[in-house]
Amino acid sequence: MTEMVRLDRLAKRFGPVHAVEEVSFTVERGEVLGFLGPNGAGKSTTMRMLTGFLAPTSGTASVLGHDVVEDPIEAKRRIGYLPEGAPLYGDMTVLAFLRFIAEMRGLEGAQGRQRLDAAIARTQLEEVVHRPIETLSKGFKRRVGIAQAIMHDPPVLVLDEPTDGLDPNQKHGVRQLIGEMAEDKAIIISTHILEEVEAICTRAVVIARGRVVADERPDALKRRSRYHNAVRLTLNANLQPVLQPRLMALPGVRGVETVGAVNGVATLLALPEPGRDIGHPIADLIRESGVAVDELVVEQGRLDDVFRDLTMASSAH
Ligand SMILES: Nc1ncnc2c1ncn2[C@@H]1O[C@H](COP(=O)(O)OP(=O)(O)OP(=O)(O)O)[C@@H](O)[C@H]1O
Repeated sequence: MTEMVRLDRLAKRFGPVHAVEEVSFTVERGEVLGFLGPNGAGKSTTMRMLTGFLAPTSGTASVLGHDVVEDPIEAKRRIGYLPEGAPLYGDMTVLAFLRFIAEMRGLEGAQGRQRLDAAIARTQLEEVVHRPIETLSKGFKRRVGIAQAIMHDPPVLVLDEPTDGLDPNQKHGVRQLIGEMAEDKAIIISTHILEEVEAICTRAVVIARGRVVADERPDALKRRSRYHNAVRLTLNANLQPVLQPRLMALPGVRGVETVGAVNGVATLLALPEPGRDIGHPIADLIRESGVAVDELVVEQGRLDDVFRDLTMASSAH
């Protein structure tokens, strides 16, 4: 494992506002780190400090060992940044804009052309290179933003809400691109879209009120959910009164919720006591009782539920 990014007790105050209180984490090569938190938690401020756009009040950030304050040019060489909303020069064509970025990065001659072509190919912008940026769809504009971030082939990418405002197909395209680039880079994406974390992140760092409240793999985070190992059953609503009391009487079952009853079909959710496996006992009960159940699913857990618990708990302080 190669450590690519290190944040050590990074903090930022704007006058009386403690935007970031204390954030520490490291990111290794190959990781896609989802940086999560409610609005105003300090995600953008943290990313702006890491990318050298904002000076920290205290603490340090470094990229492949280069401190972003002490050694800003070397740190910036190793980082590509897609700012929130990806501001672009709208009246320039895609090609003119990306050429300008390549020049700014000091990429010239054959190497410059090769990097330009690679960035365009990677983000699949070939068909729109001669169009003014302002005439593009949001999905294409975002890809132009990503193309400028990867122009110098940086080992670290910082993407602030890369799929925000995109339609489902565009979201899918951008996520796929991030996944493809992840292998030899360290990628940090901020998002409040939890399905995104499940889809592409290998790790999730959750912040609330400027502090890290969780740093785990997404599946581990999901296991903290009260719905982890819950059993969802759908059956004819007439059979609910037969099955429900028996479910509630099973050892390990903490409670049974009715999720819905639509068109004569009831959906029940049996919740386990912490650490209990109730899937097998419930399957046995159904077999023995002979009650016809249409579907039985053991839930993995729900990130939205965990996210709410983590971020609400800390805002109560
Ligand atoms: N330049 C600034 N001056 C004063 N306060 C600021 C400034 N930038 C951010 N803040 C405040 O710092 C806090 C953290 O903001 P930040 O934009 O980092 O949050 P965020 O987690 O990125 O939120 P969002 O999800 O809404 O983008 C907020 O309370 C915000 O109002």
